[in-house]
Amino acid sequence: MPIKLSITDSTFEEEFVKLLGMKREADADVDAAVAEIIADVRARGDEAVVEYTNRFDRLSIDAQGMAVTREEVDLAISDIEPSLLESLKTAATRIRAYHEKQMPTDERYTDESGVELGWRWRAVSAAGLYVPGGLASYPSSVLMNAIPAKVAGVERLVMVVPTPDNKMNPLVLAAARIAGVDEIYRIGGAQAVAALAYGTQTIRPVDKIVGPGNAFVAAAKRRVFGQVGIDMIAGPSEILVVADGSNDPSWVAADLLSQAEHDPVAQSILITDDANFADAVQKAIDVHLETLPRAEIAGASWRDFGAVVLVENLDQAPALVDRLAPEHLELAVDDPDALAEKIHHAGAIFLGRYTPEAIGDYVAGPNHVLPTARSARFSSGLGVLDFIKRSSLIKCTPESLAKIGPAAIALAHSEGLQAHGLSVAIRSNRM
Ligand SMILES: NC(=O)c1ccc[n+]([C@@H]2O[C@H](COP(=O)([O-])OP(=O)(O)OC[C@H]3O[C@@H](n4cnc5c(N)ncnc54)[C@H](O)[C@@H]3O)[C@@H](O)[C@H]2O)c1
Ligand SMILES: N[C@H](CO)Cc1c[nH]c[nH+]1
Ligand SMILES: [Zn+2]
Repeated sequence: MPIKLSITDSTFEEEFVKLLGMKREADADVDAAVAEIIADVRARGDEAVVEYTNRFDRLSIDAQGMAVTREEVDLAISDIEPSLLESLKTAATRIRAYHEKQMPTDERYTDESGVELGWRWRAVSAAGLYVPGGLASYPSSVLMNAIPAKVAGVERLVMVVPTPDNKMNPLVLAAARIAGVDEIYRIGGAQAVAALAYGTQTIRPVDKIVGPGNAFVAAAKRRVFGQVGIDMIAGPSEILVVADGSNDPSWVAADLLSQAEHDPVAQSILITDDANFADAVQKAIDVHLETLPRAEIAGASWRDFGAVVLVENLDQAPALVDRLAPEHLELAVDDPDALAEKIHHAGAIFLGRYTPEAIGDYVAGPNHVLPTARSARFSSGLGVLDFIKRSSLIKCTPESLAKIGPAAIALAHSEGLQAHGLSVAIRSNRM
């Protein structure tokens, strides 16, 4: 059974802190294994990537077999039911439209001293897109990774996706084609992240690696950061539902299970002010689990990492939500906007009883690659900004340099950096 907490219990704070500290991610063993894999890929390149891929995903490929060919993609697409392809295209269109609105503009202005200042945005040259493929493979995650990169203007999109037991979801390849991915490799885990970061004989390195994955992927991304950029740590999925007693318990139960079914270490939490409603949700979860094909995973996740938090009234919810900083937050209340105003930390907020988190996973438009494990306190969901960077622009004239230069010279001297001072003074003196 999931943890049950009541804000009126004397042990609440202690129990809540335990909930915050629940470890669902990379432990020391995972990190040590990942460090070894990365070092091996750096040393041996393709040979190591192929070895790990064959071992973990039960394949028997060689270096050439890592790449998914154009013909394979054509063949996969030709087999897909047209209406499914249409759904994928609908999702792609909506995701693209949303991300196009995120594109920031360049700025240029002249300040009161006559100095021209500004900034401009440029895309990274090559992006590595990690698409999970272990427990399930997600065509939607291909779109969520690739479309913002394309909108940002990234020239080379390299996708990696593991294919355990050589099973590749054709829709994953269709999504890659629709989104404009340039290269696809059937590799995953830490070895794929290392290959993207350091390059191998077959795979050219990229500048930034994005996308969700399991504990091995998350640990590898942390380790290669610096060699390449990374987006965030998007680990096992999470959902936090804040619901009053006027909801249909069976809807809320389905929402909690929607993320629990991703992974036995996913986390679903309900905050409510109605104890009877909480019991009804638990009953509805049991009923849903009888029919869901992934009941084993969802049931384990709810049992081991689920939680129900009972508050006296929903005004107490925002402070708890902020401490949990969930990946997904559903506000199933009468005035979700008012409640959302009081909350600062959540990857994505789903407002109202008719906005299930699952709509955001597929077709709403915003990105479903979101910060987990409380990292929504300091990071955001994947978007166009992850694929571009800003260069500052500074342009002085003789007059404006003479105006602001003396302060620079004084500061340079105070830091003992005479050449700095000289490079400003030498120009000012010529005026
Ligand atoms: N936060 C998000 O935005 C988001 C989005 C989609 C999915 N997810 C999460 O991504 C995760 C996907 O995980 P997954 O496992 O299905 O796929 P995955 O592709 O992340 O991991 C599979 C790979 O893990 C590696 N691996 C497995 N066991 C290993 C071992 N013992 N030693 C070394 N490497 C090993 C293998 O290389 C394998 O190919 C889930 O937790 C899901 O909830 C998160
Ligand atoms: N909910 C996941 C992000 O945590 C993304 C996803 C993909 N497919 C379905 N859901
Ligand atoms: Zn999901």
